[in-house]
Amino acid sequence: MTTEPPRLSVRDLSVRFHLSGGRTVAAVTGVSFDLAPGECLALVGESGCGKSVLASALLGLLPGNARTRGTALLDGLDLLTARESVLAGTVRGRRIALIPQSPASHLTPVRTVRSQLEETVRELTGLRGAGVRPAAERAAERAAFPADHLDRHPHQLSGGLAQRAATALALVGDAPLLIADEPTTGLDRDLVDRTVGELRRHVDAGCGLLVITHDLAAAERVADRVAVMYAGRIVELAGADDFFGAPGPRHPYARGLLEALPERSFTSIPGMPPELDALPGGCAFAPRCDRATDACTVVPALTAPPGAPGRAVACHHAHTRAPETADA
Ligand SMILES: Nc1ncnc2c1ncn2[C@@H]1O[C@H](COP(=O)(O)OP(=O)(O)OP(=O)(O)O)[C@@H](O)[C@H]1O
Repeated sequence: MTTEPPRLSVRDLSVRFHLSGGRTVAAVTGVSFDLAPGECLALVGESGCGKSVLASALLGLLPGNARTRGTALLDGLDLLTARESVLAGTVRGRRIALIPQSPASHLTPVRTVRSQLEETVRELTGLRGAGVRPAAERAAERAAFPADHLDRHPHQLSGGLAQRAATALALVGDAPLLIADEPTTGLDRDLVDRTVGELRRHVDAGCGLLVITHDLAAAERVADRVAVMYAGRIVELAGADDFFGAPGPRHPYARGLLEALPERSFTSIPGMPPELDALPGGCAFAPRCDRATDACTVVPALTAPPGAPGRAVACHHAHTRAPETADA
């Protein structure tokens, strides 16, 4: 893990979607975290908990019915209040690159990978003429996209190669911050391994990486720190070694997510997450939690538990011991 000052510093970020009929979706609530150069933070949680909305907020890609609050400073620039011309001209692709959730739909179907890479090189680097082709080929190489497939169209690529093509496009601008949204979804184990290895190489080369995933096994392989989201809030932030090893997660939801893995006890968490337009008062996990008491009618703050440096948990009844010895 790195000790450099954060590259991205998010404080109290909330996103609300205003729907017709006066309904409001609380997609992200009070999220705070830092990300340093050369560090990977994995943002994990069940589908619909707000992970992708958080990424869209950082990229200035929220739809018109969204309202944000808080700050998200990228090397001093507040991404939440920056003008669209600044985000489009200096941030997206240049200072933050997105490896998208569905690479196939991110690629233009009627053009070869080479032509899309070359266009991105011209747009993001200003290179012209003879320098464009080798720059596109270098980006492909860095994403382990095979040179002999560069003249193919997206429909001629496997899922894994489409993923690499999208990664190559993301790498063209040499952005110091990468956001990878579900980079391993739909890939077989072998490709998950390769994708994770490639992402980690970028981190080790100094990139900050925010990986959004519900694949905890992939998160374990790539992340330095883990942030667990539930119903739009971060409920636990921990170093990956502490989280996946001993003492393990402290929040009952985070612990349940880990225990649901086939290689652990393979026990799913009972119940369903709440609808984000009808959140219960108090702790949103309480209806599914076997530790819930009257105290949980008050939303718990994300605070550092005693004796656990580098960790923050939002629970009135956080676990304190290793999973093997934890009290019921
Ligand atoms: N434009 C929108 N208008 C209203 N609600 C939205 C909009 N976009 C997203 N949401 C809602 O925001 C919530 C969070 O969605 P988000 O896509 O961030 O979840 P996620 O954790 O990334 O899940 P997944 O892994 O399935 O993508 C969901 O309840 C979703 O329905």
